[in-house]
Amino acid sequence: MSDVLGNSPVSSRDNNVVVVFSKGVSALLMFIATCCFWNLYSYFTSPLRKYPGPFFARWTRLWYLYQSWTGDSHLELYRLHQKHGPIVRTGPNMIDVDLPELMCTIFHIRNGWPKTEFYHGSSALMDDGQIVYNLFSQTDPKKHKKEKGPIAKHYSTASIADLEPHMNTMIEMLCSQLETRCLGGAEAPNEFDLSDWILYYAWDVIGAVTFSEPIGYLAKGCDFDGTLRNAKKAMDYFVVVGAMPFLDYFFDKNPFLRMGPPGFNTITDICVQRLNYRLNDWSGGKDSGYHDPKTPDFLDHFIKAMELNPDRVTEQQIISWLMINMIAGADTTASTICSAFYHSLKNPSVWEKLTAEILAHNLHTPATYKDARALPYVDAVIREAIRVLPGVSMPLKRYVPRGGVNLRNGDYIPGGVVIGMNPYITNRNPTIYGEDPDKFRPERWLRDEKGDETEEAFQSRLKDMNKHNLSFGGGSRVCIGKDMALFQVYKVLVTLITRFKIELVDPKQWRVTNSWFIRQEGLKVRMMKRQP
Ligand code: HEM
Repeated sequence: MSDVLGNSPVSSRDNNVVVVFSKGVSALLMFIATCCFWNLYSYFTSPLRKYPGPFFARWTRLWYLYQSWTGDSHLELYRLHQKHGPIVRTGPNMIDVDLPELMCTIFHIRNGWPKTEFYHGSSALMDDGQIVYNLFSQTDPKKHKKEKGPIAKHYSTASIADLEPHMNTMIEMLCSQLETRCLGGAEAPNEFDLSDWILYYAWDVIGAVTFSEPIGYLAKGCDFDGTLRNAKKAMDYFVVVGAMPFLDYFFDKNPFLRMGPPGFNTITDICVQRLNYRLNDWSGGKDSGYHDPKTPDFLDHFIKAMELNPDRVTEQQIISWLMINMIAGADTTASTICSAFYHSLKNPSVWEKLTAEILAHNLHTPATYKDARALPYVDAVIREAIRVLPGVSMPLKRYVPRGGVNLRNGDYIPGGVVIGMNPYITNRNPTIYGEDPDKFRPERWLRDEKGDETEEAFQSRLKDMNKHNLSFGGGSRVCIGKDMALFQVYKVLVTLITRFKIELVDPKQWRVTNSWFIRQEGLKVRMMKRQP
């Protein structure tokens, strides 16, 4: 009730509200003050304080998160390295380094430094509310070894050679689809985006070698089940939450309200279905595709691994292996093939030499890997395409182990600091790759005969370039699918050039997005069948 002056008497309930409110405000102010103090304290005492880098990166990982989101993070990082030198501060507890001498230590074959939680977000499987880490995202070295052990040999050059018939079937299908859907006559040649078809090819090859069944993108000529679109979204998500891994628990792995990317449901379904068919009744006609037990695929190998190691290999482990083949193997390979086509087409003298070498050999197509690999200029073009635009162009992040590390310049970096090395940056180190690292110049992989380079000097230069090439990672965490990727790249490049005349329509339409993997779009070409 109001008093005579119209003022409301203040009730004890109102009093309580005021007290609670002011306590809340004080707590909030205390919290903010503590954060500010902690930030200032960390800033001034950080062992990374002396390293240059963007102002915001010193204070918060949000700077890195934002860069990851832009799709151009490799360009920004390269700009920063050119401005500041080999060590750039990219986060409160993180530096990015371009120090070739440190590569073998970080990516050591036995004592490689541990991966950070950055990789955890890329785990697409959940079991009983628990994240199932895969071969790529597993950060515990012991568990990683246990997971890799039973299958590593199936990714060796010799084992991949056994899978060539699967790849040949897909190359034939790619060529016949290009002929019927994309090629115009001599008078009115069609323009189309070759990067779409390369992506369909790469995903179908992975399906073919993994369970003898392409997913169907080549046959249908489109992303008919939305997996490729979803994969793009998932990769965009993985790379952003990787900057602040706890966000993944809030968005994707949130058991109450999932707000993450669409996920790989179609891929998971295919993997589960294929495994069930094969385990339960593979001779009863349920196993579709062209599976022939005489030409084993990865699924055959994985099931065998389970039979040999029943205590170590579960069905869930097989699903995880199958999925990592699909998720890690297709986009990266497609990107490398596109890079080889784009960069050589854009440089007419390179394209001329490449075509001349391939046509001079008049190879039977689909070209065998052995034949394609033996062509020196083809080899140089592919190495250079991988160098200038590696399929993974984000920093490979590792923790400095306990005890820290002494750098060659005398600096000491304590244990627990995150060090990133980005293949896009390290592949441009002029002390390793020459003074023109931004230029697409396949000749750098060949002996400079005009310049009187001796064979011995060339071999030493080549060894140095290969030793410091991080495009497939290194040491115990080196890419398990490297050979599989290379088989596909060499075979398809040589086969397409043997069968078709190809012209780049407009280089300006080519776009690169740095997601978890490098994505290329807009490789607009005209193609015509070569006369037999
Ligand atoms: C040109 C194509 C490819 C590129 C550029 C590429 C690049 C890489 C890189 C840089 C890493 C190391 C990541 C790190 O240490 O942080 C890696 C690891 C890995 N890659 Fe690839 N990759 C390619 C193709 C493939 C294929 C075809 C597969 C599967 C069939 C595959 C499966 C994997 C797996 C499972 C790992 C983790 C290996 C481990 O930690 O033991 N990759 N890849």
